[in-house]
Amino acid sequence: MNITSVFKPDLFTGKVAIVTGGGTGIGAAITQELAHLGCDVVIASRKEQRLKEAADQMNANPNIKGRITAIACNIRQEEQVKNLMQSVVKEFGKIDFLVNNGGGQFQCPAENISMKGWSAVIDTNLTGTFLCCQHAFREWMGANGGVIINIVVDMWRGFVFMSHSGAARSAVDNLTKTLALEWADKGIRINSVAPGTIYSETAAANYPTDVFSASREVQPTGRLGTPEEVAALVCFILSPAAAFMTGIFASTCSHS
Ligand SMILES: CCCCCCC/C=C/C(=O)SCCNC(=O)CCNC(=O)[C@H](O)C(C)(C)COP(=O)(O)OP(=O)(O)OC[C@H]1O[C@@H](n2cnc3c(N)ncnc32)[C@H](O)[C@@H]1OP(=O)(O)O
Ligand SMILES: NC(=O)C1=CN([C@@H]2O[C@H](COP(=O)(O)OP(=O)(O)OC[C@H]3O[C@@H](n4cnc5c(N)ncnc54)[C@H](OP(=O)(O)O)[C@@H]3O)[C@@H](O)[C@H]2O)C=CC1
Repeated sequence: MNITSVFKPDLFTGKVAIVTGGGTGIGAAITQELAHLGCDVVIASRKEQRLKEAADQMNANPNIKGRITAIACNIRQEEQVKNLMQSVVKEFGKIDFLVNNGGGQFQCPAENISMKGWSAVIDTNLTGTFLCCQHAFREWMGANGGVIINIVVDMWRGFVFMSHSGAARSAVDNLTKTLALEWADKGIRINSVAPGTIYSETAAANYPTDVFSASREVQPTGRLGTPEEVAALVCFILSPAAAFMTGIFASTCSHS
């Protein structure tokens, strides 16, 4: 993966971040950029072996200054989320940043979505994000402050064949705004970020091949985005350059 940092090299030295879904796609790019800027990063998701291999691979990159650690966690399971936050505080002493990137959905016309499928998507993207925010607050940020970014999708004009995810992500954006107000006096900033359509091998594996090429046509840029471009926006919002920014929705691209 190429690293095209626009920030000064030691911006996040001494900081500790948790990136859910940090072993693949956009999450891996965020993790690498943070570690490149000196941050220690804990990546967390369900598939432990793939997660550990990703951490090993990223730690072998000589451009990385922070340490990357893998902790298995299904964000749908409250006990696992609690364990993640407690383990990070025990091992690293704090949680400066939380990037709720883990998530996804499947394509299906609304009338055909099964109850189990609906619940899986809502539990992952909405409840999982809520649990991570809540337990990061309880274990560290409520007393010490921090910065949270919730990765959503560009769902403002609907999310065709992904109604479950559109509804969940829209709810996450509103949750973000509420938590920004509730937690501002605790020194916590929280914003949501929607990637434009971003190609990665793992993302593409979940969709028919024409979904990404069709999406290219409606991008104002005329091309798909890269995981690194999302990582740059995330790092900006985590950085002191965005110290006055909270409760905001930001996107790397908008469909035309
Ligand atoms: C112009 C717009 C263009 C948009 C372009 C694309 C934009 C891309 C956006 C992205 O988000 S890319 C990221 C892609 N990555 C992922 O989506 C990965 C994560 N996704 C998942 O893990 C699953 O989709 C999940 C459902 C969110 C996770 O649930 P779980 O691990 O519990 O899954 P399963 O056990 O596999 O399924 C549970 C349940 O869900 C139903 N279901 C799952 N897949 C489908 C499907 N393809 N079609 C219909 N229904 C599905 C089903 O009821 C499953 O239960 P069972 O039937 O298996 O018992
Ligand atoms: N690519 C794109 O065009 C866009 C992506 N997004 C969003 O960006 C985020 C990253 O997607 P992207 O990198 O593209 O795709 P990936 O499929 O590579 O990433 C999804 C990640 O989420 C993790 N994950 C899924 N479910 C859970 C769970 N229950 N608990 C913990 N981790 C979980 C997966 O790991 P594991 O399987 O090990 O749990 C995986 O690492 C997702 O939320 C996605 O919906 C939004 C808009 C557009």
